[in-house]
Amino acid sequence: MKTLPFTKMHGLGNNFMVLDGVRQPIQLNPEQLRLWGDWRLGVGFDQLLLVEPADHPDNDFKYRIFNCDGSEVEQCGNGARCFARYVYDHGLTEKRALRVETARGLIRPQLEADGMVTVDMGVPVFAPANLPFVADAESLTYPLALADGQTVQVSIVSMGNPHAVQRVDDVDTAPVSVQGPQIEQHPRFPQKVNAGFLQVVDRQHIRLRVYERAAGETLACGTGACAAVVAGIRQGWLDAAVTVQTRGGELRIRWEGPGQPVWMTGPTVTVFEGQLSLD
Ligand SMILES: N[C@@H](CCC[C@H](N)C(=O)O)C(=O)O
Repeated sequence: MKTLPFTKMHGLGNNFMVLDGVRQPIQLNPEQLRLWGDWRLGVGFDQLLLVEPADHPDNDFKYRIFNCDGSEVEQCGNGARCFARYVYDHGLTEKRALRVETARGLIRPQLEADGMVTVDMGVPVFAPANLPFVADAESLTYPLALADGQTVQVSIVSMGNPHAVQRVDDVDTAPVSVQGPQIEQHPRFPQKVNAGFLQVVDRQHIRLRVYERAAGETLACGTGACAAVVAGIRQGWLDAAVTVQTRGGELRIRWEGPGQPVWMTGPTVTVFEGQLSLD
């Protein structure tokens, strides 16, 4: 029987199937990804993470990310921490600080002595064309008219992948399942978007839920946490270092302002190792 080894991991409940494309070349197709991503018929994951050799000799690895609907995406924050833990624990590197290529530039994960992983997630971008988002001019927030007649005020942030973040009074009662899909598929986001719902607790603490593009609401979204903190800092609600409470646990995010990278620190968990049957 032909098999493929994989590792199941999660970061705050945002769960991943990780494949080693360094020791063996791996070709993936969307149909296969959708099957493996289905927890009834396959392994089940929010995203699949593929570790590959770097293109450039100065870098350590290439990091490719696929949503459970089979689409390839640019960035995944919780995945970046799991990626760093995976390559170290599987003996693909002895380095604890890495330079990793993604579809949208370099990220730099670092394994901390206490088991946490910190990642330099790169510099956030706000230009509408970069998300992409249809707008006449760049602004701090934008009114977004939804299909159900409601209008919400969103900040747009690219962390490599696109995010639309709105402030809500209470994430527990926020209309995530109703508005999430409407925002995700809004025509002003031609490549769709991740929809964040942010509750400010105080200047150093927020609560966050994210309806992820192509994956639905997840227990946590790392890039969503970065985007929400950046949006909150730009609007004067938050300090530079913020703890983000997600449904899956806590992330620490730090951003010193425009032109600076966003730093994310959080945990990783290896759940099990498995063998996929390819026959
Ligand atoms: N879970 C992620 C983001 C994964 C990609 C996202 N669904 C997209 O389509 O952009 C994270 O932790 O950042």
